[in-house]
Amino acid sequence: MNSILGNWAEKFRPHPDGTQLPPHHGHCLGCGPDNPHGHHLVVQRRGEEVHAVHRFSERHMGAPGIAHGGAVATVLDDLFGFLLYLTGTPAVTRQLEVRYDAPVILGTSYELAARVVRDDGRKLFVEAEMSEVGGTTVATASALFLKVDIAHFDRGAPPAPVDLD
Ligand SMILES: CCCCC/C=C\C/C=C\C/C=C\C/C=C\CCCC(=O)SCCNC(=O)CCNC(=O)[C@H](O)C(C)(C)COP(=O)(O)OP(=O)(O)OC[C@H]1O[C@@H](n2cnc3c(N)ncnc32)[C@H](O)[C@@H]1OP(=O)(O)O
Repeated sequence: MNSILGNWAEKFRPHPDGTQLPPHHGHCLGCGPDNPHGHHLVVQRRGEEVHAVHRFSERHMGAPGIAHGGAVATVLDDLFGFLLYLTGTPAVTRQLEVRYDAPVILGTSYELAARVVRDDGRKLFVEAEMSEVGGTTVATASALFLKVDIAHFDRGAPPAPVDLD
């Protein structure tokens, strides 16, 4: 198994309600604490949903002062990846759709929430939204994740040297 994934088996259920969920791995672009280009997303379980509060930084700028749409998509996709800790199966994004409702302002905190809307055999249909704190929705996303065997990730092994420049 690709060693960068670490002790993946420990990452599955049970994760008590209200607890912080572990990053996918240290160098994950969405949530890895060791990725200097990453978003360092911190995610909690809340019931059968996953929640985060996130601020985009200047590293993720698109238009001046505004988060790049790809960065917003990355965070939403990675948030979906935390639902796998609740479903208990590895899965990967097969299709992702993002609706950008309003500019996401750098340095501003946004609330994110995601949930599984349908678990159908290999298919996990998920949805999420990103909102101003206590307010207006700025982006929504829906995705199809397909469950895969853990061997799926062997295609990335052995991990290439990580170039941090
Ligand atoms: C985090 C989990 C906890 C630990 C897990 C353990 C290890 C992993 C840990 C960490 C992972 C690291 C970090 C990332 C975590 C989260 C971050 C966000 C997620 C990602 O960043 S992940 C990367 C981007 N992602 C990919 O890299 C996928 C590339 N891709 C493929 O590798 C193949 O594409 C594959 C294997 C996915 C499928 O290939 P395939 O050949 O097995 O399946 P196929 O395409 O045939 O589809 C099967 C059935 O889905 C239907 N179907 C297909 N598309 C559809 C659509 N659009 N709408 C409706 N139905 C659809 C078909 O019609 C058929 O349906 P039916 O069976 O009913 O006929």
